Amino acid sequence: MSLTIQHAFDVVLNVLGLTYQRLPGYICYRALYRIVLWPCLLSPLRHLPGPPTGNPLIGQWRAIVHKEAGIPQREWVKKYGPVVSAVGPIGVERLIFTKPEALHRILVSGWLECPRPSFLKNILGLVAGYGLLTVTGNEHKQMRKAMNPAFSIPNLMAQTDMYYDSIESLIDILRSEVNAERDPAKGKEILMYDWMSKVTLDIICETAFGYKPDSLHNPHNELAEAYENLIDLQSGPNIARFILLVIIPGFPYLLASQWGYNHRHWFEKIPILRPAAILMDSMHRIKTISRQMLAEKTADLAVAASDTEAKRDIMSLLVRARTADKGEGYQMSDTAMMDQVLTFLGAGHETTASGLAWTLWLLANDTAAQDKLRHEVSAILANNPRPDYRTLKDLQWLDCVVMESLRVLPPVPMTVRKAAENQSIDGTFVPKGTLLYIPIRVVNTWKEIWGEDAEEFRPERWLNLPKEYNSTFSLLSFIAGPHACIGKTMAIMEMKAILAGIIAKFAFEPAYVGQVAKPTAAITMKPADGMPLRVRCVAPTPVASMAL
Ligand code: HEM
Repeated sequence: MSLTIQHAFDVVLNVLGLTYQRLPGYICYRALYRIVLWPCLLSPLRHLPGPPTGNPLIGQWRAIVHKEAGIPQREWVKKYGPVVSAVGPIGVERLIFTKPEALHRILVSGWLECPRPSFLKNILGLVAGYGLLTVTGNEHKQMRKAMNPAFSIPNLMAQTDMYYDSIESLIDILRSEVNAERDPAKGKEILMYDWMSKVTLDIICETAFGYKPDSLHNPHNELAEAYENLIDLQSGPNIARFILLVIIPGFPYLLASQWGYNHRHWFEKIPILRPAAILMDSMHRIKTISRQMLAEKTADLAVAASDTEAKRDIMSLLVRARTADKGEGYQMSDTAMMDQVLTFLGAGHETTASGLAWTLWLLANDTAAQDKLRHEVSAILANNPRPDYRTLKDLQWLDCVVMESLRVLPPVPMTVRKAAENQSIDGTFVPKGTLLYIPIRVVNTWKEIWGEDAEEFRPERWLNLPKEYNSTFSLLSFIAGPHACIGKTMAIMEMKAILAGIIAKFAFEPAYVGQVAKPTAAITMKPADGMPLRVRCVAPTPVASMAL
């Protein structure tokens, strides 16, 4: 074994034209070149405006990971303009483009030359499955084509009713929490993110797989628990350790392998590798459940007598489409189908929960907007407690509130791409290997588009959009182009149904004087403190006042 490694090493040295004696010098030279010579003296990007490199080993890393997600980048754009160059750890350059022309090139016309970088694909693959979020090019086109019908408007319309059992359970739980207080009129401080996370998990499981974890009543449900552990890896001190692990070449494959799972107890013994053991255990549990779900869907298909009897959840639709296709078109394998379970959970659950928690926070701080929303939704819910897709879509103020919340506090504040080759982006030469920020929060609150009050929550702006507004590139919360969020309409509808239900029954206020929002700096931006809010039950609005 050691002879083979020695031999492989000799071959590598030979290819590099090196000897053992020259190896340390070569490593020093490469490090010096990467960290100092290239970014400071040679790179064509060194003349672009941007923050100073600072410590050459870590560059702007501290600002990027320790400050609120998207905020350092917003400050740079304010200071240096619409194209910013910033150096990260070990001299890796990253560019920020904010103009629609540049974003069109990166996300739409040149999407194949600007793929997701492999470290992002590795993180996403491990926590959100090797599905749509990790594939590119032709494989992505085929997979997306196979999945699009499941996210079509007719299917979403048919699914809306599936939200309401969970929403009604949530309302009952919140009401009993408040009523259990000695003085219910004063309300109760409740961690709203936690409840938003449970209700969205129950809804995504039901709409995506027809599975009912009922995490609202049963926090120890196996899937809910396994997934919770996976999420914890992406926040707090774990995120840095997690990134360090996935950038080690070959490590993501080890983590995803059966061998890794069988030997996970080795990893538990070493503190730095402990997140790897948790990850392998959670993934194994989720995979076991998804295998059972797939087997059930396939069996259901054999017994469903008619189309109307057939299940409407996304996985059932995918299984039916695969069978109907009779092997003529693109066939999603069983493994790919199981990976979608993790993708829907990873991409569709925490994002929607964070979007809802931020909306409640913004409404808690804007009583007028909250009262207006309660007035609008109560009038509808009084006659129809389970509004359908069209009714929810037509609620104008609800739409303004949701869009404005997704604009100022986007659940995904930033994503990244990598220049796969030398190219020109909106007149700027971008060398191969440069990281490209997709600055979602920066663009969403850019004063050049949204005006001087761009950073403020003002739902009424959606009634009269600024003339600079571009429907594709001014609100990037779901990004744009072939990789744009496939679940956008589903997420918006789900947020609307949940908000309408709870705003009609409860009033929300900050939990204490001086409370500030505490967004995490992770892949998704969720409230680090679980979003405590004071919740009070509201009396039903008299029918006469609704008619006004
Ligand atoms: C408020 C809620 C949501 C937000 C803010 C959001 C945001 C995003 C963003 C920014 C991306 C692009 C990521 C990147 O390319 O780096 C994305 C992709 C994706 N999202 Fe969402 N998402 C939400 C809800 C959902 C839901 C409910 C689902 C599915 C059930 C979903 C499924 C996906 C998938 C599969 C992709 C990958 C698309 C592709 O590459 O073709 N998302 N989402």
